[in-house]
Amino acid sequence: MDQLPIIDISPLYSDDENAWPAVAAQIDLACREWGFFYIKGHPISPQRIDAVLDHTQRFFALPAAEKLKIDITQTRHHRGYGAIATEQLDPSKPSDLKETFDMGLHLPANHPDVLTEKPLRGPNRHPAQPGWEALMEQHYLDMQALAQTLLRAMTIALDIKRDFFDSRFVDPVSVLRMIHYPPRHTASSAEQQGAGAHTDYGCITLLYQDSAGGLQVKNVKGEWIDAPPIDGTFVVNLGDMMARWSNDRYRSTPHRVISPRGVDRYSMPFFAEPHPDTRIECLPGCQDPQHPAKYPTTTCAEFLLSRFADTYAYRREQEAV
Ligand SMILES: O=C(O)CCC(=O)C(=O)O
Ligand SMILES: [Fe+2]
Repeated sequence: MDQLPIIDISPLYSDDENAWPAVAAQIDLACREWGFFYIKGHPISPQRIDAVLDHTQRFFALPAAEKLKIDITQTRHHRGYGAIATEQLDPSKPSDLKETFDMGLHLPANHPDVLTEKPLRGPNRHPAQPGWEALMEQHYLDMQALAQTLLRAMTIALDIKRDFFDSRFVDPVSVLRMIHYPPRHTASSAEQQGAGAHTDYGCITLLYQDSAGGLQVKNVKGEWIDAPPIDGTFVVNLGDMMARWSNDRYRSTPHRVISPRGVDRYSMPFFAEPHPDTRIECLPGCQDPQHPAKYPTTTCAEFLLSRFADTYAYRREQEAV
């Protein structure tokens, strides 16, 4: 148990549905044993990744005042730039040594969810960088489609309808995030991690990481093992909402980022989440008389908001007013 599985998902893109179950079985096993795996054979091109990464690096290189024009702490719907130490993923450690950009499904100002100030709903706040907005909006949609392909494969092992997740991931509250981890220069900053140990909140996360390394995953024995960069792959992991939805058939596994010394690190997680009103109640394929549902029903929005409040001091203050 010291190496994460690597799953070739290209058969999921074949028209021959007979090719799917073998991949679905590998995904199901990885979700049960690890809650973490790599995928290769996905349709996101290396050119796309290069373009997104190039924009990301140029954005984070801007002066702070420029980036803070889209300060995430000034929004109620969690979009824009998060300066270093905005997040504290591990409450026993100092705040995270990273800066972030978050975007979601773009809803115009006159959309009913925006007019009624539904949490997590709103327009994106993009930097003025030419070419950024069109590229990132397209990338968001393509990552959402990839996540739904994996979810569709999961329905095979879960023995639920093929469109079970598709019908719940309409107008999702998924988040595409870019992260810059500055280098860790001194021994004194060793305590301050790039990203403190945490589990993800939502359903399924698809992570691109550059070549710097530093991601670590806790295995079932409680040991931290490296999840090194592998060209052309995404690291996929499940979050707390999926663990709960699946009655703990699937694992939401702790992970962290140790910032490398002397180099910058860039990563791009896509957190795939359903429509905010989706009822998160034990999946039909995950309960039987021997394994009754363990958790009360909640909704996607209710669950995510309670987890956000744990991580962001500014959100706790907003909730309090
Ligand atoms: O940057 C990484 O490699 C991981 C980031 C992460 O775990 C997160 O943002 O939830
Ligand atoms: Fe994470």
